[in-house]
Parts: sequence; structure tokens; C-alpha cells
Amino acid sequence: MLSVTCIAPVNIAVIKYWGKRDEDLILPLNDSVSATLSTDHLCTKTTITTCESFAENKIILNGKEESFDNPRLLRCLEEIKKRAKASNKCKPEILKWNVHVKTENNFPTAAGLASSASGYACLVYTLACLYGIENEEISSIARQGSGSACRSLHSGFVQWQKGEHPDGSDSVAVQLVPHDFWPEMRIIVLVVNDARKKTSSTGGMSTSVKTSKLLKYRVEECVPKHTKDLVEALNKKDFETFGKITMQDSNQFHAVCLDTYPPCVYMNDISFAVVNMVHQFNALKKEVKVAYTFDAGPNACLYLLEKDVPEVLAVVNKVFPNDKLGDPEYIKGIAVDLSELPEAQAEFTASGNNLLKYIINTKVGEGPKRID
Ligand SMILES: Nc1ncnc2c1ncn2[C@@H]1O[C@H](COP(=O)(O)OP(=O)(O)OP(=O)(O)O)[C@@H](O)[C@H]1O
Ligand SMILES: C[C@@](O)(CCOP(=O)(O)OP(=O)(O)O)CC(=O)O
Repeated sequence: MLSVTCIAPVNIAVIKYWGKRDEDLILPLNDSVSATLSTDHLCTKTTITTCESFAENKIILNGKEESFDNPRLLRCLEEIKKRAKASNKCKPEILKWNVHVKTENNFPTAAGLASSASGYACLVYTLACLYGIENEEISSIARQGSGSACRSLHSGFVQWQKGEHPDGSDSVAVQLVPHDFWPEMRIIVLVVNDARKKTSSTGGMSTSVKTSKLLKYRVEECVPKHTKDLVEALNKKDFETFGKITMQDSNQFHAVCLDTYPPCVYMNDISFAVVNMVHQFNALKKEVKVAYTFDAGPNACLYLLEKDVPEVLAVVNKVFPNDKLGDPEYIKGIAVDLSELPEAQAEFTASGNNLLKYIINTKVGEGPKRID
């Protein structure tokens, strides 16, 4: 019997992946860029055991058995085994044994918090460790579990290169800068809703590819420029440009969602209240101090620098007053001393009470790790 346990991070895109050119191999229409978030606060933990006596493959997700008869899961297992066989790093008989997967996310699953990204990255990395191929290029296998998962295999800021080959061999994730390149970078997630979402990313983007003319323009004209300028800003640690492109790319992605027929509506009134708060804050400061981005759900991810966290949190608490403020479960992640927060400017007014469920204060982090 062999058993391995690993953890893997979530990632949040600043240039969004939306649209596939090959649904089966999960090949994207455009490059995307993300930050890998610290596993100290958000992560998937997966244990995989393999044994000659196991009669079938099994997966237990968050304590509940799920069907293994899932094409994405089967594809990841099959591809890893193929790679392990070719590398000769593992005894061939071991590759014939079934596996038992036990996996847990320490945050809500399928709620637009990128659980499929950390989930499939962890699955593929743990399998790779089990068969001794963890140092090979495995992002192209994680990609076949969930596109965004390929980016969670690296630390720091990561680019998923769309690639050109029809077989997907060059559609891989590469690290742009390591996790400690811009150590002041912080990510604050404002959780508006952590229930399972109605339109999955997979379904939504498939309809966008079929119906949105704006998506074609985005892919051909906008994303290549957004990506080039954002990577340049990242290398120069130019937050103003980094933040502006991040917000513009998120807004364009949601415009594509509305241009989809029938439309995919992921942001809600609370999301737009966050958008207004951020622009009001940046206008008062006369520079881009904080940037928002939204995935396929209403939750906001704010990118900002450490020095601005107290002032931004003071504004968030004024615009979104909450009875749970002070409860340690309300602001999770990196500890915040509420008594040290400054007074928010008089210009900000409350949007309504208890509109946020909770807040996660985190930073850029490392890739998957074996922990057993
Ligand atoms: N730990 C895990 N191990 C294996 N599969 C997982 C794991 N966590 C999530 N998944 C898979 O990912 C699915 C959720 O993906 P989905 O894209 O709907 O939501 P999300 O990833 O939370 O949101 P988004 O991708 O929009 O940020 C789950 O139903 C499950 O199939
Ligand atoms: C909005 C996004 O979060 C979309 C993520 O889509 P998924 O990677 O979940 O989709 P599939 O490849 O079909 O599994 C943007 C992003 O993470 O780049």
C-alpha cells in the first residue's frame, strides 16, 4: 500500500480565462494570468492511497462519497498514469492498482472561490507524488481537470499560455514571478455569497463561445494587450497599471457574460457597491490604491498593497457595516487589529447592514506541497 497527502492553493485571475477552443482537452481561447493565494488561509488537502486489494477507485469530497465516473477525474488519473509509465519512475504493477482519494477544501466548494482549481491541482499533484513524477510538467494534466487548475501548480504570479498545438501539449502554466517577488501584495476576498452557484463556469463559457461577439473581440484584440501590459507592470511593480488592467479585464469579462445569450449574470448589487467603493476610494487618493476582480460569482477579490490594508478595511467596514465585526470568524486570514484601523473618510456611506458574509485577508503564496 502507498499513500501520499498534499495541499494545493487557490488562484485568482487578474486576466480571466473565459472560453475554450477545445472542450474535451480544455484548451482556452486566450492566455490568462493569476496570483496563487497562500495555503495558510485557503487550500485543498488531498490524501491518495493505492493498494492491490482495492476493488474500485473511490473519491470522498468533503466527507461525502462522489461518483468516480466523472470524465475529468478519470482523464486526470489516466494521463498521470500514462506519464508515470513513460517515465519509468514507478513499478508498472502499482499503476494497475485502484486509488482511494480523500479530499477536503477548507473553504466553500463550487461557490466561485476557485475550488475546482485547488481541487484538481491537488489531485494531480498528489497522484504525481504517488507515482514519483512530481517534478515533471503536470500543469497540462491539471488543465484537463479544470482549466484554471493548471495555474495552481505554481507559486507567485502565473501565466497560463493558451498554446497553439491541437493536442494541447503547449497549453501549460508557467511562473511569471515567485511568491516573494512583490511581498507587499495583499488579496482581500469579500465573500458576498458562498452558496453553490447556479451557472457553472464550464456551462457559462460554453454559451459565451457560441453566442457572444464581444468574446471574439476580447480574445483577439484585448487580452493580448492586457496580458502584455499587465506582465510588464508586474515586473516593474507598477501597482497603478497592474490595478487598472485587473479591473478593466474583470469588467470586460462580465460584459462578455452579459453579451452571452441567454446572459450569465454573476455580479449582483453588492458586487457593484464594491466596484463603486473602490473607484470612490481611488478617486479620493488620486491614484489606484486598490483593484477589484470578480470570477463567475458575486464575491469580490481586492488586490492592494500591505500599507493600504488598514485604510481599505476601514472603508469596507463603513460601506458594509456588519454585526459580526469583531468576531474572529468575520475577518479570517492574516490577523487585523481592528483598534488600529483609521477613521474612514466622511465621503463613504453605508450600503446596507450585514451584506458581506465574511472577509478573507490573504497574500500571494506557494504552490502545492507534500505534507505527509
Ligand atoms: N477538493 C476537490 N477535489 C476534487 N474535485 C473538486 C474538489 N473541489 C472541487 N472539486 C470539483 O470542482 C467542482 C466545483 O467547480 P466549479 O467551477 O463549479 O466551482 P468553483 O471552482 O468553486 O468556482 P469558480 O471556478 O467559478 O471559481 C466540484 O463540484 C467538484 O467536482
Ligand atoms: C471566471 C474564471 O474563474 C473561470 C474559471 O473557469 P474554470 O477553470 O472553473 O472552468 P473549466 O475549465 O470549465 O473547469 C476565470 C479564471 O479563473 O481565469
